[in-house]
Amino acid sequence: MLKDKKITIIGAGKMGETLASRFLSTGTLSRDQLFITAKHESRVAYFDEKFGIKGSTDNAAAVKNADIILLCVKPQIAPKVIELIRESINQDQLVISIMAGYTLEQLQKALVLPLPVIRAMPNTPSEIGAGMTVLASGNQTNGDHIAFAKALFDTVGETTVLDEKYFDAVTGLSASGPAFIYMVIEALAEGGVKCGLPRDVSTTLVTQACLGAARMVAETGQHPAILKDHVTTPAGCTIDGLLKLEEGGLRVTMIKAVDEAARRAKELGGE
Ligand SMILES: NC(=O)C1=CN([C@@H]2O[C@H](COP(=O)(O)OP(=O)(O)OC[C@H]3O[C@@H](n4cnc5c(N)ncnc54)[C@H](O)[C@@H]3O)[C@@H](O)[C@H]2O)C=CC1
Ligand SMILES: O=C(O)[C@@H]1CCC=N1
Repeated sequence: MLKDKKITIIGAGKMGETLASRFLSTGTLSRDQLFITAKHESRVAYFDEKFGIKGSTDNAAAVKNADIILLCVKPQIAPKVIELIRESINQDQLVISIMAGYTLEQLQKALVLPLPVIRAMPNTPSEIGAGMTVLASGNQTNGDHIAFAKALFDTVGETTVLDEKYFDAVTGLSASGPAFIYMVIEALAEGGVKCGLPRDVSTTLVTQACLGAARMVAETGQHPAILKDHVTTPAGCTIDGLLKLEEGGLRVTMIKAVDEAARRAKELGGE
């Protein structure tokens, strides 16, 4: 489906690199189908050296021959960057934005011409094909546009389509979420170290516990509370650990973390 499609990544930072490297490593796209832009020449040179992907600091020129334009700059500079490229884009092209908080309406207004636009919210585990991407499409898109976006993001993990009204929540949970989990993994590993485990062993054990627990939720379909109960032997040790988590307000803290990240995501679009 993506054969012969040319894709320009505008703003090849952390996420742009994550996506580009996975598109290449899965054979979804060849390096000749990709083009990137960056603020600095050094970043353009880095992409050429590491991936053989050509690029430029000239955003307007970079979008001209693209079939799909993937906007990966920060939402705070979206108006400036879109102003630079909008006159070089036409209705045969598809614009996909991964910017947090920047709505389809804002994107459509900034582009001025009624162009097909899609919002995508991926996350960093995309690097290893374990990502989650949520898609929402604007009113100028057709089935082909959505199929292109899905084909592209299917290569970096799971993909689902949702109403755009959920996007700030999706951002706070699915896009920011890996950072929250890394902190949990780091903290639990410290717990193992506190109990005398070598750090590498501790990190391996907690990583496998997280992978196993996540797979149990995904594959058994059971509620996490039921699965937690199965671990918790009456008068055993787990309940003592759970008591400490409750005392520390783990659940309240986690809920507030997602809520706060979602609030900030919404704010980002207006800066
Ligand atoms: N990092 C993440 O986990 C996720 C990030 N996003 C979104 O992806 C976007 C990028 O985020 P990151 O990659 O984390 O940030 P980043 O700061 O690593 O990447 C942004 C890139 O844009 C470049 N840039 C700045 N001005 C430019 C210009 N005028 N022309 C071309 N390039 C320019 C910067 O040099 C930088 O390399 C943001 O909109 C963010 O909301 C979405 C989902 C997950
Ligand atoms: O922290 C951020 O703003 C970006 C968007 C979601 C994940 N990372």
